[in-house]
Amino acid sequence: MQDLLVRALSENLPFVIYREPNEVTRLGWFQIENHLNKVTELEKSCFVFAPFSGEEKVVFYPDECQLVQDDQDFNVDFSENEQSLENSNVDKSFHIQLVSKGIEAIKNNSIEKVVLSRKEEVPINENSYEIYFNRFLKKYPTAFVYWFYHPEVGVWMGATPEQLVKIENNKVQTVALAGTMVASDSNFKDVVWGDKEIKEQQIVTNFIVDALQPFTENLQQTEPYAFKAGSLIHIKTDIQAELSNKENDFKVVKALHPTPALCGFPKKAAHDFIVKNEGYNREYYGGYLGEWKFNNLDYSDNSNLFVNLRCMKIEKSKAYLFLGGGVNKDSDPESEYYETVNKSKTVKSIL
Ligand SMILES: C=C(O[C@@H]1C=C(C(=O)O)C=C[C@H]1O)C(=O)O
Repeated sequence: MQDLLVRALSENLPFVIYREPNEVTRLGWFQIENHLNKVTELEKSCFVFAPFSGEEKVVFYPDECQLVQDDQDFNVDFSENEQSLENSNVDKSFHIQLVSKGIEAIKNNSIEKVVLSRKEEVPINENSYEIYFNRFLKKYPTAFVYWFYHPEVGVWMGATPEQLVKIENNKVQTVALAGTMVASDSNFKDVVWGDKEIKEQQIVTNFIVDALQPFTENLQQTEPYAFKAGSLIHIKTDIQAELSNKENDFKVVKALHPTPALCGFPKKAAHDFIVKNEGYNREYYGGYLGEWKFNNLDYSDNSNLFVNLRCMKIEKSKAYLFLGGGVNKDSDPESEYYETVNKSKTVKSIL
């Protein structure tokens, strides 16, 4: 893996390295040439990197890549990481106004929930990308950790706690993840959630159940439970069902993405609100990524996709963090801002 990485970095060749939750093995796809494949439908086996808009997805095809895996343990130095949590460049008042606007739209009945985000610039060391990636791997063993590069797309890296969908032998598994609290020292499973968090997560669960319904049968779901992601906890419901027809796998992805965990409800109205009001382009934040009809470096019918959050885009010595949270009628704009500050910790603690 290391020699391929060194070569890709020095020759600006596209690659992705990733590690699935609770696994040790890092998998790498190193594209042999530097062309860009973009598709609208997912048909063939690939690694997909889809934007929030869901439209043109970047894909790597296995027959155009060198595929490798690496199981070796490694040490990583955390000593020089000291990013401050509150960055003086952040326009706090813009985010507070944005959330206030969202609450107003909800009170006017045009939307029920909207996920509003901001982009924050943080100075980094241009020579330390690999160190950052290794810190992500060590610090977030239960996350899907990735490092993606394409010369026409840029460098993206993250540690996401959220599955979009896993499809395995006709079984579809997904999660409804929403509601955020900072984990305290006491047992996180005993936390008491507020009405605002319970409602915003229930919207995600209801949406997913409805979205799966036309394509699946025998749907089952767990009770909502507290789930730890780094220093945060979220409410999570596990949902699974059986595909009524194998051909429906991509239809399921289209129906799910973007869920109200990253966009809002109803989908179209929330999406329009985001595009009109956030004031920046999310690009691949809130999109999804992972193996499509491919499993652990082999052709397969199985797919395993994750939502792209707790992530950053890197440009030379700058990292851009993407930080969002769900807003509903009970939201408080200032608390929503501090929720994004808490979410920034996931990435800042490895920089
Ligand atoms: C939007 C983000 O996270 C999502 C929104 C959450 C919330 O609204 O509480 C919680 C988990 C994620 O589904 C993000 O981290 O940027």
